[in-house]
Amino acid sequence: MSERIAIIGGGNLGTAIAEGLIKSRFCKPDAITITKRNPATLKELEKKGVTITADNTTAVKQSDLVILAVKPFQVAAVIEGFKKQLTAKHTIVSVITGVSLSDLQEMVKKSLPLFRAMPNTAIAIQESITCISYSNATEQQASFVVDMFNTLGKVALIDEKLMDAATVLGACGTAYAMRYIRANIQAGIEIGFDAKTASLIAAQTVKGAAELLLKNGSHPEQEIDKVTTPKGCTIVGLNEMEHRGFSSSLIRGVIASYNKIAKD
Ligand SMILES: NC(=O)C1=CN([C@@H]2O[C@H](COP(=O)(O)OP(=O)(O)OC[C@H]3O[C@@H](n4cnc5c(N)ncnc54)[C@H](OP(=O)(O)O)[C@@H]3O)[C@@H](O)[C@H]2O)C=CC1
Ligand SMILES: O=C(O)[C@@H]1CCC=N1
Repeated sequence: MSERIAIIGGGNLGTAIAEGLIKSRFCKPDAITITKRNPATLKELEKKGVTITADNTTAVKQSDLVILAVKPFQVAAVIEGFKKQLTAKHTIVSVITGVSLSDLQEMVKKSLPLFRAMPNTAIAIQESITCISYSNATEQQASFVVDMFNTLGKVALIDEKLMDAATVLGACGTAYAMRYIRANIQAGIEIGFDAKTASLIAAQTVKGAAELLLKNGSHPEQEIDKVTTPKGCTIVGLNEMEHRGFSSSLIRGVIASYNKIAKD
């Protein structure tokens, strides 16, 4: 493809997107420009052939697809800074939490295809789930953006009103899964493994469990039934976790996170 991509905001997610784009060969590294005020931290991407700069205006001018990956409170000023460079060739993709398509439309003030995409950091290794909604885009423009995120993992097209929920489940979810894995590693060390082996076992076990659901299309409880030998050790462990509020604490955490987005 010949489109040039500008990633405005080369932080945790912006760099993960750049890494994923390079790995997937969706585009050549020299078709990507990534910006931040202090671009010195982007040297690794520069070594791979990506253009790094603090100049949003030139990055936008020289691109067709603009991915906004700054923090929510920064977006209005950032768009204001490059707004004059936006022309009919541009498509805007925002991965910013809590900023709606209509907010973006007000900031951009031009009739351009606008996308909200909610990926997670596994986009760096093409294993994201990216929830997408959009406005003002043709079928061709939409399929270009969807194809791009499909090369970076899986895509769910969703109603925009579910975007905050998608943020919590899909994007924050990476951190929640990591904490679950970390707790397993801590427990694994207590019952005898060195940290490295405990980490391998915990991570591969979670990966295998997720793959069972994705490949079999089954419900978690069906897979649990296959593991819980009657009178065995799994059910004893699971029930103790539930007595201690395992599912309840996860549900409450997800809802607290969701309420935080609504409050901001
Ligand atoms: N991290 C995640 O897993 C996810 C994050 N998001 C959303 O993505 C966005 C980015 O999050 P995250 O990457 O974690 O945040 P970071 O703080 O890591 O990244 C934001 C980046 O924006 C840069 N920046 C700030 N001002 C400007 C500017 N004027 N021009 C260009 N770049 C600028 C900052 O660098 P500098 O200070 O050098 O300018 C920083 O590197 C947020 O809106 C977040 O809600 C969504 C899904 C997942
Ligand atoms: O913590 C945050 O606000 C961002 C949104 C999703 C993941 N990180």
